[in-house]
Amino acid sequence: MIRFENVGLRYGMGSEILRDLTFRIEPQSFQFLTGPSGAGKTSLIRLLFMSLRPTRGLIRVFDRDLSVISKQELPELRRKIGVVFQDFRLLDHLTTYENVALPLRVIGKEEHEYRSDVIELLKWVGLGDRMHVLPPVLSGGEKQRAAIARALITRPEVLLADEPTGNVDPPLARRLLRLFIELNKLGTSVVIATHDIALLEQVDARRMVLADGRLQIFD
Ligand SMILES: Nc1ncnc2c1ncn2[C@@H]1O[C@H](COP(=O)(O)OP(=O)(O)OP(=O)(O)O)[C@@H](O)[C@H]1O
Repeated sequence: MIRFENVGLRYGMGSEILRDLTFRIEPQSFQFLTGPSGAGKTSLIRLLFMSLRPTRGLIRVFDRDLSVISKQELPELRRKIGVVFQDFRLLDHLTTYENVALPLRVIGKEEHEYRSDVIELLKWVGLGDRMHVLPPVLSGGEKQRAAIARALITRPEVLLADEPTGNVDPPLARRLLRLFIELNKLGTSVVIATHDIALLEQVDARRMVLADGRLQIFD
């Protein structure tokens, strides 16, 4: 589904922050991406989302070689990927409900087709009573949950989540983890970048550990 071979990444003229990364994200798999702060987790998530290009090596996404994918083709490929960024990236002029519904509107769905799904998912993430407010009045944890709901609403083939439980308390983190596990059971491959040890301990999943630019995988 996604394949990296000898991938390296450097920013500008600096030294490589990711070196010789070789791994696959298999269909329907579940993995944590972990490692110390600054190890390159966010950079790796951006490579997986194709918002950053590697400085060397091969990346294949959905059987396509990233180096020959044009900018015009990217939006269509990215639609198969749900992503939760650390900074949420919600649109401040749209309500929580509208933010979550946006990926469906973009692909041409009508409101009557998705309304109940959006409401159900918002209730699941505990935002049933925050649906009609704008992101600036949401707390950090509420914004995070809205970003998660937006990433999940299209049932993507791959979900990438960067510290998705960083702003919520432990019971809610467990609930969100259950949501990711359910999504995985329905067929989505899940990659969760986290330093939250408590979260890691709750699932017996593959661990991808970044340190000193290198990746070690524990299946
Ligand atoms: N746009 C950028 N330009 C230059 N250097 C960058 C850029 N983004 C990240 N870096 C550097 O690359 C390294 C890896 O950063 P990254 O954010 O990927 O790590 P991380 O593991 O996600 O960290 P954290 O857990 O603290 O979020 C860091 O040394 C960081 O300073």
